[in-house]
Amino acid sequence: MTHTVEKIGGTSIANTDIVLKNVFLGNRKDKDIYGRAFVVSAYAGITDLLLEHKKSGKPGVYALFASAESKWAWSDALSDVAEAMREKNADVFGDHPHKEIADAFVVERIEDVRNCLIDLHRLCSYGQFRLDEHLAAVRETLAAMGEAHSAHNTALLLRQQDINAVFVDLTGWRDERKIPLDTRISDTFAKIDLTKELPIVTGYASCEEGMVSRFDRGYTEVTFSHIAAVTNAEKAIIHKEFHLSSADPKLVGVDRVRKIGETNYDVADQLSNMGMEAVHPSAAKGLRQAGIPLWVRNTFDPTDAGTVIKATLETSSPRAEIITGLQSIFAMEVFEQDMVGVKGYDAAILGALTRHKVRIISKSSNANTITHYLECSRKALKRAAADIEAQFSSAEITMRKVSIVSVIGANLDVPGLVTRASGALYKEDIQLLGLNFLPRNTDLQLLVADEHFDKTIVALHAELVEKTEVKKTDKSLQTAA
Ligand SMILES: Nc1ncnc2c1ncn2[C@@H]1O[C@H](COP(=O)(O)OP(=O)(O)O)[C@@H](O)[C@H]1O
Ligand SMILES: N[C@@H](CC(=O)OP(=O)(O)O)C(=O)O
Repeated sequence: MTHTVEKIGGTSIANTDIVLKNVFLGNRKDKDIYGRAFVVSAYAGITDLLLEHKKSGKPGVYALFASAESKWAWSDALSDVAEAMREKNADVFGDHPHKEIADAFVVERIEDVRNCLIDLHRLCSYGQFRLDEHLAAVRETLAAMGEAHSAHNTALLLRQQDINAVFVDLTGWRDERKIPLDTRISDTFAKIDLTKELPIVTGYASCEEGMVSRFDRGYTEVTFSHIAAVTNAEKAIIHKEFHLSSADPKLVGVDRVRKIGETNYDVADQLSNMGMEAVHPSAAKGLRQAGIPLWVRNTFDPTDAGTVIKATLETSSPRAEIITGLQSIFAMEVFEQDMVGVKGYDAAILGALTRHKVRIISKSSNANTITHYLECSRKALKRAAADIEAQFSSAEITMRKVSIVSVIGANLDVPGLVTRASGALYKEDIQLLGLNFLPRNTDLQLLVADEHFDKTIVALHAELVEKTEVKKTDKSLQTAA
């Protein structure tokens, strides 16, 4: 029997009624309910409370535990998480007896973690044990609770509908084995009969290097892609808050953006590089290598098949598909008059950036200047710059905060693209600080000041996407609504 592996994001899974109606049930009856494995994220906002807020950086339990400032603030924050989880349980189960089971599950996991953290705190007060050596494990343990909670609840909820849903806990809770991710997945799935059971799997999966350490936030998609590859799924499906769109619907407007419809992994890679929450980079890579098509569907629009991302795309007429970008990145310019004609500068700069774990988004160079566009903390940037200065004493290094906006498409061979893009910015009084366009024709990158980020996306979308008519024969870029 063929099966699908499907991921439900935090915003979608938090809308319990909709997700039940549109994703789990739909018009399915009896055996059609099965043949699917679901991987779920924590309810929206819960991981932010457990670790730190994804956007604002507001400290959660982890960040409070890691900072020495207020000794027990983390414990109060953990109680707040328990409260938020119980509130969610009340919202999901009302006064159904399952509410008690769900609350008991929360109490057990939270108190287990609290005891473990108290012990660790005590141990480290002796001096021989260093807290910072254990912080990565603390971060993993806390993150895991979010997905355990939502997966456990979802399985309970489906059982109320007479569906044989099973809670599949990949978090490694009370499991002393240290095994690779794929082994954990294959061992677990060997015991599941997909024809009769509907697995609801935790999006957090225990693995050797740590899910959050290795893949960072959004790790659920990595678990999902590994499950799809290991179990040889026919399709992988991500259920999201919006269709995969020509720009962020929240920024440009739901009625102005278009659904992508069909694209390839080349485009998905560019999106991931821009940090767009569309698809986790490691997830896209795993699925592409396994030859599994990835569908991105809108939870709130169940009759629409969504967007398919394939390894290859046969016909693609030239057009801009997506406008996206990254705000507050750093442009690091290394200027050195003696660089002309001399090799080795580039390799040395790269070495320093790698040593200080700085993420490179893009780069450009000329005879005597190499500029890297970087995503990192100011601290890491300063260390990398000092490292480069130590190697090239006469180099001038300048750093400034900028935004990068990228026009992405499988085939960007659009006549006058650069003129139209820069013209659109000129009309809006947006100064263009830099431009990068490679012969590969998949993305055009524009550098602007941070305060012009939103305005740039809106202007480029209006000029390059909204003004382009979509041919009836083109499956992609239809209006999302
Ligand atoms: N091109 C785009 N298409 C769709 N959503 C986008 C796009 N760019 C940014 N987003 C944003 O990505 C966010 C994450 O959405 P989603 O993945 O559904 O959340 P989650 O997986 O956490 O439930 C949305 O709130 C949306 O504003
Ligand atoms: N809940 C985790 C993992 C995740 O993948 O979430 P989402 O699918 O909602 O982006 C996070 O917030 O990072």
